[in-house]
Amino acid sequence: MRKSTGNKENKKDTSAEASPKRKTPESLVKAIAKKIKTEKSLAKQLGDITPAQVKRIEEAFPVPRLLTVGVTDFHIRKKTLNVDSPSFTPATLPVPGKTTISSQAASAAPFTPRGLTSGTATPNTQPEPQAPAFNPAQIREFTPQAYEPAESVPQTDGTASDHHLSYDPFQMSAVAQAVPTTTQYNPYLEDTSNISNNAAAWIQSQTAFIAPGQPLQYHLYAPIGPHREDLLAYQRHAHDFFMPEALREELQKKAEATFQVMPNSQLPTLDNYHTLVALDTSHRKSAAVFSYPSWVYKATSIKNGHMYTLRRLEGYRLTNERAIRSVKDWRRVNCGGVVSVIDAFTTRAFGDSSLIFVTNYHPLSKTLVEHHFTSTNRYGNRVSQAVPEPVLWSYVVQIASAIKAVHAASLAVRCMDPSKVILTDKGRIRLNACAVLDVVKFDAQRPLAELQQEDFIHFGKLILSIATNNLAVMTSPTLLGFVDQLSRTYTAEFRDTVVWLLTPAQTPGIKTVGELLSGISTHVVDVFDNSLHANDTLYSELNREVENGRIARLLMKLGTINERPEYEGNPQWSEQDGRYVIKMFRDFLFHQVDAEGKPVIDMGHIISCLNKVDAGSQEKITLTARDDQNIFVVSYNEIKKQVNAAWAELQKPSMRR
Ligand SMILES: Nc1ncnc2c1ncn2[C@@H]1O[C@H](COP(=O)(O)OP(=O)(O)OP(=O)(O)O)[C@@H](O)[C@H]1O
Repeated sequence: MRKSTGNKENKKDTSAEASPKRKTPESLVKAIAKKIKTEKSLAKQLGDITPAQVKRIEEAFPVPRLLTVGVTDFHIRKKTLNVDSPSFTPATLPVPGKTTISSQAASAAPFTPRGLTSGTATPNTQPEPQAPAFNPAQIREFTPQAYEPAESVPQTDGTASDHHLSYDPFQMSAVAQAVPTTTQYNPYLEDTSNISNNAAAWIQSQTAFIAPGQPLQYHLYAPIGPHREDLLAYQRHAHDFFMPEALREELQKKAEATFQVMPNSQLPTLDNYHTLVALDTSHRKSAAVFSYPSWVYKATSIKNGHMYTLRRLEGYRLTNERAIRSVKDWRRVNCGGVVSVIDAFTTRAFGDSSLIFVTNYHPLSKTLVEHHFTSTNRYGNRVSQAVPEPVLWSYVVQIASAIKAVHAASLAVRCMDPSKVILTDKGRIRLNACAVLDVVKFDAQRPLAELQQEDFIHFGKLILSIATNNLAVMTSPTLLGFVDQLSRTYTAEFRDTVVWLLTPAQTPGIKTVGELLSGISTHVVDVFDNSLHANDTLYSELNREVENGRIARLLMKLGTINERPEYEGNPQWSEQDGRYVIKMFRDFLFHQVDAEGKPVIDMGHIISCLNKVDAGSQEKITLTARDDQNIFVVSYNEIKKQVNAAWAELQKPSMRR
């Protein structure tokens, strides 16, 4: 705001300065030159003005200063002509002492400048051809054209004039040239008074664009879509500045779940984990998957305070030390589709011999059974609603990617039950409880290749059970009937993929994940694209939150300063000196009232003011004391300085100690 005012003032100054010279012969000559330049496009030839022509001009307009300064000065000073200049009407030109144009002027040769070559015109001894008479009355009204930046012209003091710089403002090299090299330009410097006048002028003059290296306008927000169409360009909703409610709620619920504790919990504290919270949603435990009933807890690590998931296999007795060491191999698997395995140990803390697997904790996750099989049929079995095919393809691609990572680490998933695949986000699944069967079934010592081939069959059964809404698929000896059901709801391609997964490899051949992925490549691309969209959405949400940290920091400073009961034994500290302005700013920020004295609750006002203070904007505001006895007109930048000064004062070590 202030900048624009400053510009107006500058413009005003320039025209005011030019005003007394408008009616002088100098102005007249400049007007003629400008006209000739613009109308005949002969700027390039300005330097070729011959002494004879100079003489004729001198005769027509006997102004000694103009001719002694020379053509260079003449060219520089043409900028004083602007849109405010009066039209050129020589007949009525009221020049003091020279109210009419001399008869010499009427008979002078036409003025045909020929390009600017040097600061002074060199005499030309060549005889001039006879030229037609110069008749100023024939010159049409002077209409200034748009200002075109000319080449840099040397000033009389030898320095280049900034006004004529022709550079691309968006190139750093150009900016570097424009800023004086003697003073290092610091865009984050609050006080620019120590920058040389030239540099300060340069900074202030750059209002039309933001070139690299200039101070950032921190109080401005980049309008990132999608946009509301029913708002005007400058209008914003308060919630435009914050993340959507649904996302905020989800994140807060996850945080709440992470910190949830069970008062009066009977669960024990383990050597390295405390504050156990049961995650199981039912008391019924089957040993179908691991051959042991398993319980899942959230726990806090004593070592680092992070939350982990503990899976306890009840009643497990470790007979072979090597069995539990096999878990180490799972730490190498770093894949977004697999819940990371951290550790495994045995404990008697639960009153039995238990095997504990430590994995990463994903708050509020659900198993695929909990997510899809939400209702029970008349036989009491869980059934699901029909799952859309794109969702199933997404599962296929995610699990294929997880299997690829596991197989690449020379391991096999082994456990791919719908109750052991968790949904950690919308459409985002992870293979859970990996490594458990490696320990529990260690003694069987089955070859890795065989286990990896078996993974494809487990994979096929998992997808088939979700697609057919039937968990019996996992244990049924015959799958043909279930596969036939697929044709009713899903495409042939989906059915063929499931059949491929369920069909054992023909001896001696083997199936690979690469083979599967190339077969379903179009769906891999679809899932990848969806993932990119989700990423973009989150990135744009993140962008909104960037500014919030700055606002919170400023609010913390204001809260620390305002209403401070005393400082260094001075109970008036928070109301003295610059703190008084901060106090009034607090009222301006939060305690605005309307004409009837009712509170004006406008979060946009609060956010905008805080951002302007944080950015140190030069915009000025009027602060009124509560008793209406004092009124201050201060800029946001001055408030910022006061806040920082008070904050620094509070931070310095006590003088009394
Ligand atoms: N790593 C994890 N992070 C967060 N929650 C998890 C994690 N692993 C499992 N859970 C949650 O713990 C609960 C119990 O998981 P579990 O694997 O025991 O499933 P289940 O349905 O109880 O299976 P089962 O009947 O075989 O015990 C589920 O709600 C699951 O979402």
